Amino acid sequence: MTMMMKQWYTRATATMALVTLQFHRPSFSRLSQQRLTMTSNTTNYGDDLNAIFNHKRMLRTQVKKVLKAIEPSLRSQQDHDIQNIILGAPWFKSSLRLCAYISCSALREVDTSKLLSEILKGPASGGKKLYVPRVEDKNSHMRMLNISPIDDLVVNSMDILEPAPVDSDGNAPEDVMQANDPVDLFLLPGLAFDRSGRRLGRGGGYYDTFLENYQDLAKTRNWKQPLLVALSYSEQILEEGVIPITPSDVPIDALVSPEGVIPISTAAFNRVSQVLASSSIASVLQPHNSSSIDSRPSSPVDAVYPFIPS
Ligand SMILES: Nc1nc2c(c(=O)[nH]1)N(C=O)[C@@H](CNc1ccc(C(=O)N[C@@H](CCC(=O)O)C(=O)O)cc1)CN2
Ligand SMILES: Nc1ncnc2c1ncn2[C@@H]1O[C@H](COP(=O)(O)OP(=O)(O)OP(=O)(O)O)[C@@H](O)[C@H]1O
Repeated sequence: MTMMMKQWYTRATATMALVTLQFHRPSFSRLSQQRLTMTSNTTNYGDDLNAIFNHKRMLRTQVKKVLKAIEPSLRSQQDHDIQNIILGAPWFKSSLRLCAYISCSALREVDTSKLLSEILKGPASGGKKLYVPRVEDKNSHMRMLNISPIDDLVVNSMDILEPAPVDSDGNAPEDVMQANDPVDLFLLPGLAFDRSGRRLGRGGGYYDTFLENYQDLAKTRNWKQPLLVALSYSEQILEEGVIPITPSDVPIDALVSPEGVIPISTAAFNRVSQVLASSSIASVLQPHNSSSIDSRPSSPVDAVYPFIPS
């Protein structure tokens, strides 16, 4: 992390005692935010980072409790809705190379099984290529490897399915960092998100490290950057400002929850506006500054929110 950078931080130190997680509450009081100028003589960064990591740890614990409390039938319904929204989206249909996670039900992750099956259909899905994570070590190092048949997978130490380093024919699967063509779309897991693109992962730093490397690679090769889309249960979308971030956290472009697609970045707005132009699917678009998830419109048709670029 460079000391020259200016970055918005949620300063956990002063506010931690005030944090009580409230989901779906319009009156949720926002954590105060403070701009920290990264000059080493004014701020103790080690303490600030520690406070941020502690705050993240506390949020993870709270979100996990909320996830565990969701009725299984409600969770299945959300899994179904989220995947159907993605399967119907032109930005998914038109993606040729995708990186997606293999969901773990015990971790209460949004199910990706239908999406993975669709991607793996081969020519029937437009010849899509799928890369999935493989954890290489505990130092935030994972690779994204190409898989075709689903039975090439093994269970890792975190109880998550992942590709073996060598397949049944003795061949090493293609590493996406060595691929000749760019990835169009990442489907990302996470514990919590907000409408400004913040994402709280499980704390390993695997995705942030990987995404930063992949974005660097795309830049070097003059490729279009991949769209980073996270999958989220409604309960995982928190008020803006609640999720603390550090300069290593890679922001997401869009969120998909059962209520619809929430585009966040300009890239996402551009690709989602293609949805509006070319499709009759009533995908729910919500403004990223919307103050509460409860303010969402009640019908999907009313919900198509016109985006006026500023
Ligand atoms: N499906 C899936 N695959 C993935 C990830 C993911 O989040 N989901 N990863 C994304 O990084 C990487 C693996 N990282 C992981 C990091 C933590 C845990 C985990 O089980 N954490 C426990 C807490 C463990 C502890 O605190 O010691 C948990 O969340 O309950 C799982 C995977 C790569 N593959
Ligand atoms: N106090 C600390 N100071 C510096 N680094 C830390 C501290 N606590 C944790 N880390 C490191 O930060 C990384 C986790 O970062 P972060 O909390 O942003 O992960 P995440 O966004 O939840 O994970 P992912 O990117 O996998 O989704 C790990 O590599 C971890 O070792």
